[in-house]
Amino acid sequence: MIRSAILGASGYVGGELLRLLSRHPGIRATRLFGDSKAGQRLGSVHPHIGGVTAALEVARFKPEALDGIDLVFAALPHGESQRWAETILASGARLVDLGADFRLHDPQVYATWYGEAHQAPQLLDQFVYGIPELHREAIRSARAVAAAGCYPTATILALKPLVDAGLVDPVSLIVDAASGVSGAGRAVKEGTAFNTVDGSFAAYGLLNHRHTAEMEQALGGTVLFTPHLAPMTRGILATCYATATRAMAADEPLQALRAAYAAEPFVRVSDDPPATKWVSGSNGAVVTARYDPRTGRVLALGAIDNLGKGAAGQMIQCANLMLGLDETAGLTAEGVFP
Ligand SMILES: NC(=O)C1=CN([C@@H]2O[C@H](COP(=O)(O)OP(=O)(O)OC[C@H]3O[C@@H](n4cnc5c(N)ncnc54)[C@H](OP(=O)(O)O)[C@@H]3O)[C@@H](O)[C@H]2O)C=CC1
Ligand SMILES: CC(=O)N[C@@H](CCC(=O)OP(=O)(O)O)C(=O)O
Repeated sequence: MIRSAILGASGYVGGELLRLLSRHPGIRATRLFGDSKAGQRLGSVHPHIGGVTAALEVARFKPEALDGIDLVFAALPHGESQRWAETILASGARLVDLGADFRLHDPQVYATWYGEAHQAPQLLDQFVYGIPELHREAIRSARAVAAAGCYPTATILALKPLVDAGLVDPVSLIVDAASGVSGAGRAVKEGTAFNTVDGSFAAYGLLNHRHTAEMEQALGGTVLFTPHLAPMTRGILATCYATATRAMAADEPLQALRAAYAAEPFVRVSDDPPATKWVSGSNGAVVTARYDPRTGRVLALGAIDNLGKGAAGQMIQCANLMLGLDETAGLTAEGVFP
C-alpha cells in the first residue's frame, strides 16, 4: 500500500481527495496537514469522511512528517508549494501539486500572470503538466506533476484535438466558462456567499484571469477567456469558439474528438451538448464540437466536475500513472445524477 500525505487536507480539494482515496485499492491517506484547522480531528473538519480516517488529526506540516511517505498530494493556496517542493522532493516522495506554482514552464510568464517572482524557478523543469490525456508517458516517469487548473482542464480537453488536427486557428480561441462555487475554495467570502450567488450568474476576471496563460501554454495560441460563477456547488462547463481553418463537414470537429479520445477511460465524446451534472462526483469529462458553416467557426464544449477531473480526480489519475498502478484505480465511480 502506498502511503500518502495530503497538504491542504482540510480544504475542499483535500476533502475530495480523502473521499476518493477511501475507495482506492493502492493508496492510503496516512498523514493530513492543514493550517487554521491544525489540531482538529478529520471527522470534525470533513464530516462526510468516516471510518478510521476520521480519527486522524490534521497537523501543521513539518518536513520530518514525510518519513515513510511515498507520495505527497499538495492542494494549497497559490505560492505555498514553492516553499515546500524542494523539501518534499528531497525526501524521496513523489509530488502531485494542484496549485498553480509549477504549471507554467516560464517563470517570466508566471510573474506576469501571478504578479510576483517565482520562488523556485530551478525546480520548474522537474514538473510535468498534469493532464494525462496530453502527457501520459511523461507523467509515468515523473517524480513531480503540476496538475492542471480546473478551467484549463475543461477547455484544453475540448480544444486540443481540434488545434492538433489543424481544424482551428489557434490565435482565434475564445472561451466562456462557468464554474460551481466550490471552485473558489472553502474560505468564507462575500463574493461566494449564498445570498451573492444564489439565483445569480456573473462574469469575473475580465481579460486577466490567470488561467489564460495555462490555456495558451497548452494550446499554443491566444485565448480570450471569461470565467463565470454559476449558482451550483460543483461543475465547470467551458464553451469555446475558434475560427475554422477551412470549410469542413459539420461533424468533422466531432470526429476529431472521437479519434483523439477513443481509448481514453475518462473522456467521453457526446453528440449532445454536455451538462455539468453528467460528471458530478466523477473523474469524467464530456466534450463535443461542431463546425458552423454560416460563421466559419468551430464550437467546442467541455464539462467536468471542478473537484473531480478539475482537481482531486486528476491528481489521483496522475499519481496512479506515476506509481505504475492501474490509471483508473479509485476513479471508476460514475457521476451522481440527478
Ligand atoms: N476548488 C477547486 O475546484 C480547485 C482548486 N484548485 C486549487 O487547489 C488548491 C486548493 O484548493 P481548495 O481546496 O479549493 O482550497 P481551500 O481554501 O478549500 O483549502 C486550502 C487548504 O490549504 C490550507 N492552507 C491554507 N493556507 C495554508 C498555509 N499557509 N500553509 C499550509 N496550508 C495552508 C488550508 O488549511 P486550513 O483550512 O486548515 O486553514 C486548506 O487545507 C488551490 O491552489 C486551488 O486554487 C485547483 C483546481 C480546482
Ligand atoms: C470559481 C472560482 O473562483 N474559481 C477559481 C479557479 C479555480 C482554481 O482552483 O484555480 P486553480 O485551478 O488555478 O488552482 C478562480 O477563478 O480563481
